[in-house]
Amino acid sequence: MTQSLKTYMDNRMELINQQLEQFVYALEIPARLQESMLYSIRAGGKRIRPILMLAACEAYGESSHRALAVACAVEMIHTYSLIHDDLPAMDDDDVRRGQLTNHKQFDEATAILAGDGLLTTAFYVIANQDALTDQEKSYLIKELSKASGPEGMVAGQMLDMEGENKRLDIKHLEAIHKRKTGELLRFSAVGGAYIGGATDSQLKEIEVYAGYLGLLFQIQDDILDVIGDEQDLGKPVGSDESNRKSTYPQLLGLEGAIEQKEHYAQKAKEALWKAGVDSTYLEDIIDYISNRNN
Ligand SMILES: CC(C)=CCC/C(C)=C/COP(=O)(O)OP(=O)(O)O
Ligand SMILES: C=C(C)CCOP(=O)(O)OP(=O)(O)O
Repeated sequence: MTQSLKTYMDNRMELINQQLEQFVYALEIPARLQESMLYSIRAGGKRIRPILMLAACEAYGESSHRALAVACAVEMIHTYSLIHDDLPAMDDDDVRRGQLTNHKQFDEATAILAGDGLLTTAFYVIANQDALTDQEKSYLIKELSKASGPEGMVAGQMLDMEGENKRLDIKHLEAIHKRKTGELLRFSAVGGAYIGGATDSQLKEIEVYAGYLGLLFQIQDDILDVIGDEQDLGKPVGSDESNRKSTYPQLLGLEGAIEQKEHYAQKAKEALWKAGVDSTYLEDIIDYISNRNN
C-alpha cells in the first residue's frame, strides 16, 4: 500500500469508527443487544467499503462529511452480513476479525438480533441525515436496499450456499460474487460518487470500476484462503476447501488467478480514467484490494 493511501485510510477509518460507535451507542435498546452490536462493530475490519465511499465522494470535489453517515450505513450492513454468515446455519465459524464470532461470544439468538439491528439501523441513519437532501436520501436508500437485498447480496449468499459441493465454472462463480461481494462495493463507489456530484455518465464508469474491484476483491479473498496467514486475516484459512466451495485458484490455478487479477486491475484503472476523476486514492485502492494480506 502506498504511504499516502495508508495515511488517508488511517485518517478516514478514525472518522468512520467514531461515527459508527456513536450511531450504535445512541440507540435506546436492551443492553445485551447493544453490547452484541457494538462487539462486532468495534472488532474493526478493514473498513474498505466506507473508505471507498468517502474516497469516491471526495474524488468529485465534495467533502467526505456529507457521505459519512451513508458510509457507516454500508459498514453496518456489511457487519450484519458477516454476523449472519458465521452462524451455525450458514458457515458455522468460530473466529471473525480476530475474535470469537458474535454467536460464540453471545448466543445464536442474540447474534441474529444484533445482525437485524445493524441492518435496520443502517437505513435509519440515512433517513435521519440532515446533510443530505430528500432526493439524495431516497436515491441512496433505494440503491442500498437493492444492493444488499434479495436481488443483491442476499441473492449472492443464497447462490453461494447452493453452489457448495458443486464444481462451478468461472462464469457461474462470477455471477455469485458479483452479488455476494460485488454489490456492496458497487454501492459504496457509486453512492459516494453520486453524493460527490458525479454526472450520470461518470456514475456509469464508476460502476464499471467498482464491478472490477468486486471481482478483484474476491479473487484475492480466495487466494488468501489458500496462502494467507490466519493471524493477519483474523479468521481461519482453508474454509473454502472445507466448505467445498469453488474458487478462482481451484479453477484457474494460483498463477492463473494472479493473472486474472492483473487483467481486472488494468480494466478497473481504464474505467477510472474514463470516469473523469483525478483521484490517486481510488487508483491506489485497486492495488490495495488486489494485494492486501488481510
Ligand atoms: C445475507 C448474508 C448473510 C450475506 C453474507 C455475505 C458475505 C460477503 C459473506 C462472507 O463471505 P465468505 O463466507 O466468502 O467470507 P468469509 O471467509 O469472510 O466468511
Ligand atoms: C466479502 C467477504 C469476502 C467477507 C469479508 O469481507 P472483508 O474482507 O471486507 O472483511 P472485514 O475486513 O470487514 O472484516
